[in-house]
Amino acid sequence: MGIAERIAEIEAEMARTQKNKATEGHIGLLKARLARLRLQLLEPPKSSGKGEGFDVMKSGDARVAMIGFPSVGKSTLLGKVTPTQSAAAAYEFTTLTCIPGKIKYDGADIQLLDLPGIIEGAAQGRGRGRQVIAVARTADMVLMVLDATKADVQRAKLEAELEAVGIRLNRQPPNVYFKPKQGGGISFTATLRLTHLNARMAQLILHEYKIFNAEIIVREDVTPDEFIDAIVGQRKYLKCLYCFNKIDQISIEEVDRLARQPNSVVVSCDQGFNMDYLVERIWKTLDLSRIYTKRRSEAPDLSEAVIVRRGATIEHVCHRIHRSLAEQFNYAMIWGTSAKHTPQIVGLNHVVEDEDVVMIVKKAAVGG
Ligand SMILES: Nc1nc2c(ncn2[C@@H]2O[C@H](COP(=O)(O)OP(=O)(O)OP(=O)(O)O)[C@@H](O)[C@H]2O)c(=O)[nH]1
Ligand SMILES: [K+]
Ligand SMILES: [Mg+2]
Repeated sequence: MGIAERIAEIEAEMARTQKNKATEGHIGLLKARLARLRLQLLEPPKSSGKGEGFDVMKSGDARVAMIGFPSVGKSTLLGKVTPTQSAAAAYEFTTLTCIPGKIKYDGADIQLLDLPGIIEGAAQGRGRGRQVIAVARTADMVLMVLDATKADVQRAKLEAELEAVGIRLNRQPPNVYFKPKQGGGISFTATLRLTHLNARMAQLILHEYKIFNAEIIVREDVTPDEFIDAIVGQRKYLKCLYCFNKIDQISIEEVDRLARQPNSVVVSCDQGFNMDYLVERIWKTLDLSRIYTKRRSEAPDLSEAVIVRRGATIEHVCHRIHRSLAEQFNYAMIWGTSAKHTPQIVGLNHVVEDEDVVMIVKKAAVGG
């Protein structure tokens, strides 16, 4: 019998079995078997093993990847915050591929990816671990979904898995200038007093990586690990929001403790509790700005926004609207928090802020 048939058989038996105290143990066993078989389904074919991502097109203004252990409620979550339904069930490895959904947030489109659960050893290729992690690398942000009843353990394990493949959560790239050279040995300078690293340690680390000629300027009090990140490169720095689900299962004190941790939000997807706040926190974590445009003597169009990164200028906004708009630009009028008084007349260098309304005035066309 093939795996698919054995899965179908167990599912049928689970459906037949009445749920009560007496059958609890038996159902538990069936679930465990089902999970083991589904994990086998997930196992990449022996031949490939390259760990390429799932083939899902990027779309919208930002991409958020849900990472979590099996059965923490990722698919349930997708179904609550997007119109897309992804199968959710009480056994592990229900989801076997990448399922994209779209969150609409005041004119912004955020792509939310539901993914198979990952387990310890994912980084070494257990289950679809590598593929899932490859998708996470393409995202603007990780939504780490955790079962609130096992929150700390799950979080530590997942962080270790992501760390092992060079993903750094909620951290900035170390401020270290590193330039390999053809000769001349190692030139090591620090612009401040270092408390975790010295020139000798740096040299040992560099030799470990077979680097014998390089110019290095350290501009921050880095740890040896951060120094390694800087010289190895290839690190992916991602924002992460920790989402503690199933808070209907824990005490109010524990909910309170989890909610107070940095970059964290507590929810119950089953009960639909805190879902709007979750979406708001995803938006805040992405750190983007919605810029609404308006025409002269018309109300701004709030259903469509131009989405730009924090620190973007009117010039960036112009480029997002039309390739040649910046060339035809005369001035802009701006309403919102970035304006000193409203409306304020500004140029291309003006830095916009979330929810600003902009009216762009073009130069008068010459000879027409
Ligand atoms: N008590 C409780 N159960 C929940 C909650 N959210 C989801 N569940 C249940 O948890 C089980 C797993 O949910 P899924 O959405 O399938 O979880 P998943 O993370 O997508 O699982 P995989 O795809 O197998 O990795 C289902 O039985 C859900 O009904 C919640 O807030 N509270
Ligand atoms: K599940
Ligand atoms: Mg799922």
